[in-house]
Amino acid sequence: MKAIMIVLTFFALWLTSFLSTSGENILALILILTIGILHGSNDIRLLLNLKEGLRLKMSKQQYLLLYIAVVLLGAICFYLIPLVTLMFFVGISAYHFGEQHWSGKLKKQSIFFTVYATVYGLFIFALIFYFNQPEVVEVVYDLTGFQLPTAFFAPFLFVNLGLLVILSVVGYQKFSGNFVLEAFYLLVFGLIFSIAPLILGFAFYFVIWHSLPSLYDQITFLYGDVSSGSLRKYLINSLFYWLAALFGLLVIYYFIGGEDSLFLPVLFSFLAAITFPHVFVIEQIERE
Ligand SMILES: CC1=C(/C=C/C(C)=C/C=C/C(C)=C/C=O)C(C)(C)CCC1
Repeated sequence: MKAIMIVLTFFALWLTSFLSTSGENILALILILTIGILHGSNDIRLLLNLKEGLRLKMSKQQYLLLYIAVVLLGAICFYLIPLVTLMFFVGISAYHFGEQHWSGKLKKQSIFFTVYATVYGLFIFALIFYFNQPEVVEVVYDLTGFQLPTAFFAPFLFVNLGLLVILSVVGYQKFSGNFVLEAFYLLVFGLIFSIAPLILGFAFYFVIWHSLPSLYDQITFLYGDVSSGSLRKYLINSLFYWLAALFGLLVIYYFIGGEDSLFLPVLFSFLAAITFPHVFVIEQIERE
């Protein structure tokens, strides 16, 4: 799987050398709105499939209402306390990316796992931010009104790198992964983020390194294997939620007047709102 992901990453990077800036933006959007959103479109079914002990005693409709309530709550928080919500969003996204990457390679359900996964994810974000500073400053400003100082980026990167190295050394016996390979993946990520513009670099990581493996895990969890049959079932089951999410994004974009400069902030705040419940769902299935 990882070998396929490396090949896909280099193929994607090669492809971008033929694209104009708008072509790159369109490719990023297509990736995020198709595979990216899809990997969160089956959350209700995942919740319904949890084992008795982990499941809340709720019907599909109740789950759906709760899910929508959490999304709305996230959106309201973003509106009322944007900077705090953004930091929270980056924090739980970091954990979520790290959890996906390290599950199976590091013993779960321990504080060490939670801390390590979060620091790993923060390091990935620090790499994205470091190589795209002007764009990140702009998006953060549009989202929160806060002017991120450029002096933030290098320390954020090196503090997280330092923590990652220290934690890897301290917890060495807990890992079953190969650190040389892990360092190589990080180099590849750094390469992507330094070559591709912000939205495309993020899209490559989010889709190839997070959404595709997560889809694989979810399909295995739901149907026992990954085959054309189980993939078809997954797609049919997620179609409604996927279309609803896209429709929601379109409506929001329409209401803010379809302004180009607001597209990235809207896209990221939309991603944030739907990420909050999704992280909780995946955490539950990982427990199982
Ligand atoms: C890249 C980026 C940001 C963070 C994006 C995040 C945190 C995305 C997380 C997505 C997830 C976890 C999706 C669900 O699976 C900011 C801070 C908005 C600033 C601009 C660049």
